[in-house]
Parts: sequence; C-alpha cells; structure tokens
Amino acid sequence: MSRERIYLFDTTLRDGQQTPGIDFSLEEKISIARMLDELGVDYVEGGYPGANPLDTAFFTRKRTAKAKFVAFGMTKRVGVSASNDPGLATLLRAEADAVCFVAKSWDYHVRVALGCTKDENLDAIRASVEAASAAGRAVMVDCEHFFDGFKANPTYALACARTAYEAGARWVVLCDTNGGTQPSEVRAIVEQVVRGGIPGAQLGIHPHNDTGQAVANALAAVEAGARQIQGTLNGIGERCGNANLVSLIPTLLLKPAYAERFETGISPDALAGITHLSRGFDELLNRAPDAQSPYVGQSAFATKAGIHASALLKEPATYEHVPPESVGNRRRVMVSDQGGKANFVAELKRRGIDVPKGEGRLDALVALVKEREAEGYAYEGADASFELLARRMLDTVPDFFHVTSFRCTVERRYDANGTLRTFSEAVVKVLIDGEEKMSVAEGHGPVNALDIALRKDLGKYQREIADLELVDFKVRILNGGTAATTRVLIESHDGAGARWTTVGVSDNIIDASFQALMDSIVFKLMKNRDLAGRAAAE
Ligand SMILES: CC(=O)SCCNC(=O)CCNC(=O)[C@H](O)C(C)(C)COP(=O)(O)OP(=O)(O)OC[C@H]1O[C@@H](n2cnc3c(N)ncnc32)[C@H](O)[C@@H]1OP(=O)(O)O
Ligand SMILES: CC(=O)C(=O)O
Repeated sequence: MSRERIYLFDTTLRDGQQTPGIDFSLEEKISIARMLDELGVDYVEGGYPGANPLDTAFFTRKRTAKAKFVAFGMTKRVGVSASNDPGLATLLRAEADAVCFVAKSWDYHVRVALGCTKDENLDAIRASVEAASAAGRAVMVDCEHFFDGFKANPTYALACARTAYEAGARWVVLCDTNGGTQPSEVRAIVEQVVRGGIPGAQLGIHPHNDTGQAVANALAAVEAGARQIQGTLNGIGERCGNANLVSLIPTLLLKPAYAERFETGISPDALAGITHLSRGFDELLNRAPDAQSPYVGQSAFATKAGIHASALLKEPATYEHVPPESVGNRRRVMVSDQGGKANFVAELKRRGIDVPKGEGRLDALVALVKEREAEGYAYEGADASFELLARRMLDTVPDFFHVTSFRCTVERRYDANGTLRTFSEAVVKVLIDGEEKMSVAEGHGPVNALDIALRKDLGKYQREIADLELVDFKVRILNGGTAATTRVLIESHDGAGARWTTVGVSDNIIDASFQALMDSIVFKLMKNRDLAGRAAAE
C-alpha cells in the first residue's frame, strides 16, 4: 500500500526567533538552515525580510540546497494596492522559493487589530496570494488564530482559508496562534475545513504549545487530513513554543499508526542523528539540554528502578517503547537507592568491572550506596564518585596522596582603596611518599582557594593534573537551616575531552566541596593509568 506524504515545515528561524531570550546571529541562522537542510525537512522558513536588517541580509541568497527556502511576511495592508505595498515588495524581492503570508482569519482580530472590514481583509488575502504567485513563488498562507476564529465565526474563518486556496495558495495553514485549542477540537475543526472544500493535501497546521499539546494537536490535524506540519527544533517558539519537530519526527517514522500510513523526507540515517542534532542545537543556544525530552533526552532511555533494570537487561523491549539507537540515544541503567543488583552489575560492566550477581561484595556495595544515599549522597549524577566507591570495594584504588589537614579563612574588610571586599585563603598539607608538602593559595571564594591550594603542589602528580578543569559546581541544601546537610556536585573535564562528576556531602559546605574535589583528582589519576574512567567520555 502506498503511503501518503507528510510535509515538514520548520519555523525555528522565524517563530523560534520570537522565543524570549533567543536572538540568532546571521552566522547562527546560516548554520541552523544547514542543519535543517541536512535533517531533510521540506521547508525552512528563514525569517521576515524587511522586519530587521539581519533577516533582510539573510535573504540576500538562498540558504538551503534541498529544502524549499521560505520568506515570511504579512498580507498587504488595506488601503494600498499589492503593487504599492512596501512590505510586500520587500518580501517578493527576498531570495526565496516560497512565501508564507500571515493572514487574519478571526473576525475579532480583523475588527480590533486591523481595523478594517471583513471583506477588505479577504481582498488583502486574495491580492497578496495573487501577487506572490505572479512573482513565481510557491505561496502559503498561515491563517492566524484560525481555531479561535472558527469557534467564534466558522463561516468567516473558512472564507479566509478558502480565499487563500482559491487565489492559488499551495498550502493553507491553520494556526493555533494562542495555543489553547485541544486535540479533539483540532480534529473536529480540520475535518470541517476539509468538508468545507479545502483538500487535506493542501492543508497545514501550526500549533503552539500553551497547553503542552502542540505535538498532539499536530498529530490530530494529520489524522483529520492535514498534510503539512509546522514546528521547530526542540520546540522553541513564542511563549511556550511550537510543535517540537524533534519529538514529532521519531513518532511519524517509528510509530506504526503513522509510519504505516505516511512518509516524510526524513531518512532513517537522519533519524539516527536526531539526538545529536537536538543537543547540538541546545549547545548553539548555550543552554543545557532537557534531560526528559522525549526520544532525545539523557533520561529518555534511563532507569533507576531495580525492577525495571532487571527486566530491561533481559530484554530491552520490556521497558523501552522504541530502541534508543533508532534515534541515536542510548540506554542508561543507573545506580541509586532505587536500584537492585541488576542496575549495579550493568553499570559496573560498562565501567569495565565484571562482578557476578551472586558475589557477596556486590551486596555490600549495594547496601553501602543505599546507606550513603540516605545520608545525602546522590550517585546517579556522580559517576566518578560511584566508580571510586565501587573500585575501593571490589578492586583497588592506589593511595596516591593523603591530605593530612586543610584550613580555609574568609575575611571581609576594607582594602587599601577603602572598598569593602572579601578575601579567601586556604592552606593544605599533603603527604606524598612520606613527604609532607604545604600549599597556601588565595581564591575568589573559600572553595576556589582550597582548589588552587590542593592542586598547587601535588609533587610527582602535578604535571598529570595540569589539564584537569572544574567546569561546574552545584550546591544543594538537603534540609533547612544553617546547620543543614549540604551536597556538592563538581563536574570536571580534561584535555582528552572526558567529563566526570563527583559528589561530597557534609554539614559543612567547604568539607563537602573538598570531598568532591579529592574524588575528582583521584579519578583523574586513575584515569591517566587506565584504572578507571572507561565510561567518562560517553
Ligand atoms: C502570529 C505570528 O507570530 S505573526 C508574526 C509576528 N512576528 C513579528 O511581528 C515579527 C516581525 N515584525 C516586525 O518587525 C514589525 O511588526 C513589522 C516590521 C512587521 C511591522 O512594523 P510596523 O509597521 O512598525 O507595525 P507594528 O509592528 O507596530 O504593527 C503591526 C501592523 O501590522 C498590521 N497587521 C498585522 N497583521 C497583519 C496582516 N496579516 N495583514 C496586514 N496587516 C497586518 C497591524 O494592523 C499593524 O498595523 P497598524 O500599524 O496600522 O496598526
Ligand atoms: C503564524 C504564526 O506564527 C501563528 O499564527 O502562530
């Protein structure tokens, strides 16, 4: 049975640019357009030429090789002809394969926002579509607020959509601009539009995520007949975002309900690169990826639960809805107080430690981890501290050096210029091969001073830790008050590109930080000797 084609339209560079806090540079727009082109979407909407110099510059040449490159803009203004509308002229001068107009389709907006008659708006839609078609562009019309408009005045909303279709638009796109429409309403309204004379093969959906259902709304529209979906990478977009193409694409390709009926332009290889793409896009946005993101998040195929891990390791399908490799993600069986022996055996194996499930020392390790987690440690996020703990119990960890004491002071006083400042100083005494070394350092705060002092003179190990860097420091107070237990997580990396996280817990924040720092240095020394860290680069 032949499958029907679903067309994917990406608006990361236009609606995504309307996300609070997101502002792409020209170079970023160029590289995102390339990423989308390689992914295999059908349309890349580049922005709004004429709205700002950057978007105008972006449209001085076509930015995609395979995908159709789309310029966005509003329909002509009422009161001027299409040929005399400066906004429309800029749009048609843009180097693009297609033009996507935003048109009003809610009579309330026509009255309040445009301040014109309903017929004048219909004329503007018709004239704009005809002008862009005459200029050789494929035309799409985003019917803004279509669903709210249809609920208020179905005859007029449908008239706007039909005007666009009859004037020659290739796609009429129904927008849930305010994002409040529910999937059942989307399905019912799209069905009525198809019955109202616009073929599904020319209908698209542009859902917003204000009730967390943009993806569900896109799928509901497809089920009702629409064949174009507009969305963005990682779901960015105005307010709560747009339909997340990174969630939609795997669903369309992997779920039989869609995969058996429809095809898209996305290849299985591109699908297998989607985790990498999604995380690379977050990197470009300079933000941490959402661990719980469907399909591509770090936790999407992770389990802490002992009962799950035990079955998962027998047959992955017991707890996985699709194979993680199909989207380029990986299975993670984590160790924590929720885990049983199966979690530990799997995680230890990944780290190169083979231990049978019946081994007594394994029971002791599981019990120790649960006991320490009750005290406040969290090993699921502190891979290196877990590995050191396990190796101390099941293997060996060399006694590289021994810190005999440390002291930190914080002083708040006026400096020589009369400015009130804080000064932090640390003194660390270390025993290496029976020889005691003392280091003193100043830092931006006590933990920084301690870190500098600890790493200032580690004798024969000094050169080995030169490329060790602390990249993140997280403090969590586990119970209230100034006498609270504090958990510190430190993320480190080295010149070889490996990353690892260590944990310390104490009722003193400096002591908790010190434990995490010590684990990080010992782990690095172990890693240098190939005694640990086989999983640290993953
Ligand atoms: C739902 C969406 O996401 S649509 C996309 C929204 N994105 C953007 O607005 C980003 C880019 N926009 C801009 O840079 C500017 O708004 C511009 C350049 C387009 C227009 O700027 P200005 O001319 O200064 O107008 P301003 O932004 O103040 O107001 C919008 C005008 O467009 C009119 N307008 C809005 N939608 C339409 C439409 N579909 N067709 C015709 N006119 C429209 C409004 O009535 C208003 O006109 P008015 O100034 O006579 O009241
Ligand atoms: C066009 C658009 O972005 C919207 O209606 O939400």
